[in-house]
Amino acid sequence: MTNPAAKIAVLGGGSFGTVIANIAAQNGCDARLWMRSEKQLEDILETGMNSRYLPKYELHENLLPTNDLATAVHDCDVVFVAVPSKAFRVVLEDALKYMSPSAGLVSLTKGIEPHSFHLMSEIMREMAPKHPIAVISGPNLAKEIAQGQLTATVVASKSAALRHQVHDVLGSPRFRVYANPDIYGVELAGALKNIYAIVSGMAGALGMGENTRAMLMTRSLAEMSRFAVKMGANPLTFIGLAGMGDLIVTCTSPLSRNYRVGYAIGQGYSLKQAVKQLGETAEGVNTLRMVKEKADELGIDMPLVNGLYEVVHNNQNVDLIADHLMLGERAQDVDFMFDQE
Ligand SMILES: NC(=O)c1ccc[n+]([C@@H]2O[C@H](COP(=O)([O-])OP(=O)(O)OC[C@H]3O[C@@H](n4cnc5c(N)ncnc54)[C@H](O)[C@@H]3O)[C@@H](O)[C@H]2O)c1
Ligand SMILES: O=P(O)(O)OC[C@H](O)CO
Repeated sequence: MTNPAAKIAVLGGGSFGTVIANIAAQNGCDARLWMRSEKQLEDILETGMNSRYLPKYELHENLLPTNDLATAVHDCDVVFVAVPSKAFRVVLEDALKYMSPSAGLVSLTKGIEPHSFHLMSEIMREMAPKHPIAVISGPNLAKEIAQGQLTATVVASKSAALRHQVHDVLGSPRFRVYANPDIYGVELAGALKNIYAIVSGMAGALGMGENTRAMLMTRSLAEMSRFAVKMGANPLTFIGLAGMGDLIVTCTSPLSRNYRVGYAIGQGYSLKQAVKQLGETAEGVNTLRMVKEKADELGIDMPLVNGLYEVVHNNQNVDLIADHLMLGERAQDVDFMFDQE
């Protein structure tokens, strides 16, 4: 299955970028990991580990860490991008200067671009219209992948050749790659679930019961699917790994950074304090703002988003989320995943 000749690069030396680059290296690829921080590069070259993000996780000898973008992407068959959504466009713009025109581009990022409401596939399509593109999303906590826990992910692309290439580069007995042609749905699911992980973290901090947490996750899925349908995604994607799978892991695991932000707010910290003490990317904070704006614009009923927004951005008491969910006025209270007209 593995293609030992594949040359790949991963842009972004955080936890997910590191683990994905290392899987490719373990699979025999010529893998490069680009990071902007010189200090981090020195640490990796010295210790063979990316200790800031994944302490004790040994990097394979096939993996070349670098902070030279041209060296990283030169002659690559596939370039994976794993920087936060706010940096995606600028990093891609630089990388394209040095990439082979036929290289596949794959986003690992789960977020929405501020202001434009573009998902990463839309940015890639706009900036690199001739390159085959794909996105990867699913229940993929980097720290668990690093521990060798059995994990599945989803690659979505219109290009069957790129889906197969990604499967060859990343698939292994511990990391299963499933395919889905619904690019927009797969990446929208990955971005939206981060919002609900924040709510779930708050529920955890407040000691809410399992009935409550089951209700929260299920109504989160309904709310995500309702939004997705209005945005043109396939709602069936939301009951697969990239939707329900990722929602479950991010809403239940303290390894999720979005969950941890919610937990800290539930303990009484401000959003600013919660994000600062995390020190890593929690995409849900910005995604919340953008989805709230879009839902208001399109008239989509999203009680959890509305309640969380008031708590996080308008300093309202956390009880307001429960009020929105339990007492909010609805045209009808139906237990459907999305409107069935
Ligand atoms: N960590 C996970 O478990 C995981 C799993 C799946 C997807 N993701 C997604 O992957 C993306 C990256 O997350 P992560 O967990 O690796 O984040 P992280 O916080 O661990 O690391 C982010 C990395 O991006 C770098 N970076 C930030 N701005 C940059 C810029 N302008 N130029 C160059 N580098 C820049 C940082 O220095 C850091 O190395 C996010 O969208 C996240 O949602 C993360
Ligand atoms: O740590 P989080 O909250 O960014 O979640 C990581 C992954 O998206 C889980 O699939």
